[in-house]
Amino acid sequence: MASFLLLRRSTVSHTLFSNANFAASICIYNTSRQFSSSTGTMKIDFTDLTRPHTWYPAARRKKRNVFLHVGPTNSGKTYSALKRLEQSSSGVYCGPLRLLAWEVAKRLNKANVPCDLITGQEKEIVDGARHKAVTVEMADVSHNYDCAVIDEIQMIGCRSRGFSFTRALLGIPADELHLCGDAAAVPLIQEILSVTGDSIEVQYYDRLSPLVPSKIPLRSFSDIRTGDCIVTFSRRNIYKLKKRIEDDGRHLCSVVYGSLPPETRTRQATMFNDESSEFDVLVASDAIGMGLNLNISRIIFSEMEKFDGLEMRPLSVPEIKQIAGRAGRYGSKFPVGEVTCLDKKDLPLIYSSLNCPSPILESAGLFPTFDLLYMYSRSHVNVGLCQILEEFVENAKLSENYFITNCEEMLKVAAVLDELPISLHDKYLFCLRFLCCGHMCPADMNDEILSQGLTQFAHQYAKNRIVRLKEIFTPGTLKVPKTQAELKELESIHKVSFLVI
Ligand SMILES: Nc1ncnc2c1ncn2[C@@H]1O[C@H](COP(=O)(O)OP(=O)(O)OP(=O)(O)O)[C@@H](O)[C@H]1O
Ligand SMILES: [Mg+2]
Repeated sequence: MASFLLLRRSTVSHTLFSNANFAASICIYNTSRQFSSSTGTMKIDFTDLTRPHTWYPAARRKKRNVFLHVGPTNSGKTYSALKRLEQSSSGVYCGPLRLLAWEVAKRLNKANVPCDLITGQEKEIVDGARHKAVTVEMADVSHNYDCAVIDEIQMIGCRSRGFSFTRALLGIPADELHLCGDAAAVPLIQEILSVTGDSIEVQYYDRLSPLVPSKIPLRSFSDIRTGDCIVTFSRRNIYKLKKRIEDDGRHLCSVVYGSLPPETRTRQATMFNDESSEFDVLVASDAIGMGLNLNISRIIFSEMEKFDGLEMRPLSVPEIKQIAGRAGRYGSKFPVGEVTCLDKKDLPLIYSSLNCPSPILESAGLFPTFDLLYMYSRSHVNVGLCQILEEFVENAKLSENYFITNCEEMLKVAAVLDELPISLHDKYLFCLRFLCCGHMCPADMNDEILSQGLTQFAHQYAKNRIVRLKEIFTPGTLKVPKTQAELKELESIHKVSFLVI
């Protein structure tokens, strides 16, 4: 990355980070009779979030044809949706993982359909492209498309990222909208779309190749073979397992986990997928856990618990199914997938998870747009974003189809930004930008480097409205990490750089 990358106000538009719906949402509210009258003046309750479909007038002007592709992993759901995307004259693919968006952009470009890649961390613009592959937070809800795909739609129920899926679902103005994912999402999606005027068709899929849970755990590391993927959830364990396997001298391991820089993640996954490379074993976190088509023959769970930002918790049934579903992908060199673990006691959980349906989704994530927060803030003079957010969320009224996103981390960021002379809009953008700079590994204000980076960045921005990378890094101070702590530090510094792009 060049050292003179700048952030300008105009660089952020029409995505989750934009206020493109500002005028529109006010207009909708004015016509929806959601006011109460007091002393002759109309009073609007901006904390009333019971009709979020009205926030997206461009999509509401269309009668969208929605196709729900549902079924188990490796059943061709995304494949079918992408076929339609490829045939369309313009379109967007929205996925939950940066690696998935990258896989789709690569596939479309290879099929001579020029396709941009836009994630929270990078932008690769292709000349003449009318298609985009994006991470869902970057979906543009102001742009008309022939066709849109939202992959892994069951993520709509995710506590932290669900709201971005809801926004894409309600907001993308596409003639044809394809939703791919687990059947557990069907009733909720039907309910949510029952008020939009869209048509919905559900298509059910079956697995294309078998996935077999093993009856025994991995006996020893000498049983590791080409095509194995060991799954663990901390950086420490990833490198420990890599070293353990490589010390035997028979295999080299690629590593993929969320806080690795995106280019590195891509390179590691490509090396593993490339049959001519010596890197024939993968050690990965759930950064590989959804939708990806890697050359994996066997998934080996090294643990069945993960830290979710707040606490250690057992993996959920959908998570186990998703991760296990990376083995034996149809069309890969392994026609049958296997799943096992290191610890014998974990076998029953794997077995039962693969054999039971995921729990039906009850509600979808929702978060107020900037427009609503802004209107709400007008009756709270001299109050910062932190307090506005806190009060707004506390007073928010929701229909039973929705829950409000957990914004603990956002409040911490907002509290830092409230000390600075920047506009409410800029604060809101900073908060979202900060939270999105680590997909699947949420940015964390407890990370000292990240929180200091944010503070420094926001200070520079408040002073000059423009930030040069060299103003928040001292050039020449970065070195190759020799310890786990140094590696973590470097990853955090890399994340700070995403605030700049
Ligand atoms: N009809 C088909 N012809 C050729 N290849 C196919 C076909 N359907 C699916 N595939 C291939 O099978 C693999 C799995 O398909 P796909 O990624 O669509 O599964 P999925 O149901 O979306 O799985 P997941 O739930 O894990 O995302 C991919 O490599 C895809 O290209
Ligand atoms: Mg898929």
